[in-house]
Amino acid sequence: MTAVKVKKICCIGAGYVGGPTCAVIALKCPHIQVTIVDLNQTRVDAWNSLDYKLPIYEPGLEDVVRQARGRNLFFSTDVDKGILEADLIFVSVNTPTKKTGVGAGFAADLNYVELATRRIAAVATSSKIVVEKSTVPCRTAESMRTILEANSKPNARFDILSNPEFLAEGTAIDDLFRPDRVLIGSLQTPEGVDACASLAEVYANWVPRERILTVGLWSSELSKLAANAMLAQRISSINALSAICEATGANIDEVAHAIGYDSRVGPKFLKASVGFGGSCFQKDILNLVYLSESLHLSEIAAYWRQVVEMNEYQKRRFAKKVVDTLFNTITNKRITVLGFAFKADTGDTRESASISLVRDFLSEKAFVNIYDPKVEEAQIWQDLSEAVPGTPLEIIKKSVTICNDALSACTNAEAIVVATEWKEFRDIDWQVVYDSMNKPAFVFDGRMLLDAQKLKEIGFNVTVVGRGGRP
Ligand SMILES: NC(=O)C1=CN([C@@H]2O[C@H](COP(=O)(O)OP(=O)(O)OC[C@H]3O[C@@H](n4cnc5c(N)ncnc54)[C@H](O)[C@@H]3O)[C@@H](O)[C@H]2O)C=CC1
Ligand SMILES: O=C(O)[C@H]1O[C@H](OP(=O)(O)OP(=O)(O)OC[C@H]2O[C@@H](n3ccc(=O)[nH]c3=O)[C@H](O)[C@@H]2O)[C@H](O)[C@@H](O)[C@@H]1O
Repeated sequence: MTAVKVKKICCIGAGYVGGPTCAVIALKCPHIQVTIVDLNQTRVDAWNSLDYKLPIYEPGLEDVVRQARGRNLFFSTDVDKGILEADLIFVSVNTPTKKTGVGAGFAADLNYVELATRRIAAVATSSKIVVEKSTVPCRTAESMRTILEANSKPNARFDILSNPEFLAEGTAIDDLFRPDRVLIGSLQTPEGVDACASLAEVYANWVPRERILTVGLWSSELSKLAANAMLAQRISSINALSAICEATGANIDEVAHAIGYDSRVGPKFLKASVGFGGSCFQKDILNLVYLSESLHLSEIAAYWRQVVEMNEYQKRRFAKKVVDTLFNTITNKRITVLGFAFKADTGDTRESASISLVRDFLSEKAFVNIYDPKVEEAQIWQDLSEAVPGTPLEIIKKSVTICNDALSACTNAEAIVVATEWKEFRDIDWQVVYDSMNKPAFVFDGRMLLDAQKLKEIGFNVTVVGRGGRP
């Protein structure tokens, strides 16, 4: 056996991962035809839009799509054609947390992965390398192989690889251009090793060989869950320390700097915040919790669950701090929330801490103004109606105003909460903001973004996450 040279790639799922990942493959490998397919017509239309109004905001993405689209990069809803033509197929569909049934609230919903796998088996008439790109529980590749083998047509053989994605939103294009590593898991059979070599060859067009790690299938699947769990654990650890800082007068920035100087710890990912968000950290940890429970490792499950519980605590603690500081009531007061995305440089709001904050403020009967530079208004309404179940959107709209700019969002407010670290919030004319607010004017910086000293000099009452009130 020798490794197949990949000529045509199909990616099933044109979302935050499939879109940018395969657009970059197309850019870097002009000799490979890349077709990204999705069942969602609106999404595909947006990827194909003449004015490049792409379905996701990601710095640098438009430029990549402009260069490759129509050359060797195509977006389509014709899933079957994409499968038929490809030698290698990425499965990059969503794997959300299950909402009902066995494992509800913890386990990954693998329905989309299974449907895509069944479609590949039903349509393929020749051999394919099938690559798990979605984040999945350990040993999912085995279920995929069973489904493919049980339903395959004559002449169609399948090799399954695991190739988890480590990009972070907001820096996806940079992460894809210069990944810390590319991980490929395969069975250690001659066919598995060949398939692994075929995919490695694709990445080697721009990723240095020493950064392409090849491991066993199950290690690869577990490494993805483990990487996210350990990253999230760092944030929960620093956020746990931020509470101690606030109570003692220590400064979390200084503490993080001091710890991070130890080369064994390292300085990255130690920024205290109002709580982590995003579509994956919570989902993947809960997935790990479920996996541990199903392996009868209840202590391990409890250990990882605590990372998520600490995050929930941090979000609640921050909202409570706002209420406590505003003389124990925010009823009928106007609170401005700056930032609704789960981090800067993305329009994604999945699991954003802002959603929990606004929900808590509404439960205290406050009025809330929201401004975010990238999040669509419709998305905010959808998130809020899901966050406050049982309350009709019309009622929510009586208490919430979505604003077009930061300045108007802050006018007549009692307090401002910085929930996302958008750089433009730092550059606001804070004197003008102060003049437009009710007094005393409060700022709660949940991202350590602002120049607190300058704000205090203007007259603001400033609270920063992880900074103590005691001298
Ligand atoms: N969002 C992120 O930054 C990262 C996500 N991941 C993982 O990647 C996977 C995908 O995540 P996202 O791209 O964020 O999800 P997404 O929800 O943005 O995109 C998934 C897409 O798959 C499509 N789809 C679902 N079933 C399909 C089918 N049978 N045929 C064709 N299209 C189908 C959906 O219509 C949707 O457009 C998840 O497992 C996630 O955990 C991994 C690393 C980073
Ligand atoms: O599997 C995934 O989906 C991805 O999840 C994260 O990426 P992402 O969620 O896009 O963004 P991060 O930069 O990790 O930020 C996650 C959350 O943690 C918060 N955060 C991050 C770092 C930090 O020091 N402090 C902190 O509060 C961010 O504000 C954000 O709310 C991982 O960083 C990626 O490697 C992974 O591929």
